[in-house]
Amino acid sequence: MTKQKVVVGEAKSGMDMAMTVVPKALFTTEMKKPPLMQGGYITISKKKLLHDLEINGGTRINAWVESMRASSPTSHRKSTRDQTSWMDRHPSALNVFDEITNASKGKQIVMFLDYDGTLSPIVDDPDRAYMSDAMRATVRKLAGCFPTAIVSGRCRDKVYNFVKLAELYYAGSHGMDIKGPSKGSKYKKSPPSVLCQPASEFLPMIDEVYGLLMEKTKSTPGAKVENNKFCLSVHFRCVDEKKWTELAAQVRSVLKDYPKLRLSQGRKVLEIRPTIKWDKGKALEFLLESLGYANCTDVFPIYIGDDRTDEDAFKVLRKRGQGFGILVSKIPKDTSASYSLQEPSEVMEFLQRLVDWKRCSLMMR
Ligand SMILES: O=P(O)(O)OC[C@H]1O[C@H](O[C@H]2O[C@H](CO)[C@@H](O)[C@H](O)[C@H]2O)[C@H](O)[C@@H](O)[C@@H]1O
Repeated sequence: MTKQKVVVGEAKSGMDMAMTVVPKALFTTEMKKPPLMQGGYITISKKKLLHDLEINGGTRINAWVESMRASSPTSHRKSTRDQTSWMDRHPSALNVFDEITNASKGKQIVMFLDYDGTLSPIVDDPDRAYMSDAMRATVRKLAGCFPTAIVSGRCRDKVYNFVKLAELYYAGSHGMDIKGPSKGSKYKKSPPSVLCQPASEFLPMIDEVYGLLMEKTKSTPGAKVENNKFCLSVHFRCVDEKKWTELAAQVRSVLKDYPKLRLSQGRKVLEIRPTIKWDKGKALEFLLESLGYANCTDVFPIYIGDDRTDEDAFKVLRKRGQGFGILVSKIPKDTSASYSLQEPSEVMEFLQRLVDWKRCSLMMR
């Protein structure tokens, strides 16, 4: 197995996020009106950004590339003061562990875990984003204590092949493909069944666009198109920055003919998905409902994720006033999560502490 370069501290810009963050150094005269200053960041309103990044009609490719650049690790040097104030607002879930478990007392914890950047470190080759055996063992123990779901942008089969735990719920394609445990867990004993595929009518379109993007981007060295069944990813992690404009133009030239698809951005990846009102937040709500906790006040969902798309789930938890989100990040980011963890190794430590706490509380009964 080739050793993968693990990526640390990386920003992410979101083309479809409410406020996106662009490093000051990247602010160019392309952006006519001066954006608002917030701490060490420049923020651009959603309206402006959506206008700039609109796929159809008059889109400025430079805006896409600005957004792609904003996810470059070198472009985000935060002052210690920024970091400290961000950590005050989003303390480490490890440091406030007792606070978290106290808040969950008398309630059923339900765990939601993103995959890339949360359970596995970010690496150059998406096909080699393996999780460690230690992480797998910890997630297995976790699923023995609480209902547990993996919620990923990847297609469900692919994320299952990385995680390999049949007792979990899986929500692939950014939550657009949900399936319950295929192996009896104490939370689900019925036979395997596909629970939810709200974008199935888009399958032929996604396949078609996948073929077109493969063809269009093959001249850009390092570009990789990933078929995630109900959505697509165009990776630019291994594309020379000088070629990003070319890649953005290639992607736009395909998407302009597909108004029912939308584009967002993750970690060095352009993500393409149907415009339906479904996201990781909706998947979380669907799973809670499937587990019988739709209108319960005694449920305590914990969602851990690093991706811009995880913000939809963090927002749902804030709105419900139940449980909380934990953002995995080494650097300050706009987030609706309550707490933070720096990297997958800290996620593993947090999950293990939850397992130990649960086992200990069962013994003390
Ligand atoms: O929701 P997630 O499970 O976090 O999936 C989001 C994307 O994750 C993967 O890409 C990211 O991880 C790769 C491997 O570490 C990395 O090479 C890439 O740069 C990252 O963006 C996955 O390959 C994508 O399809 C998902 O959309």
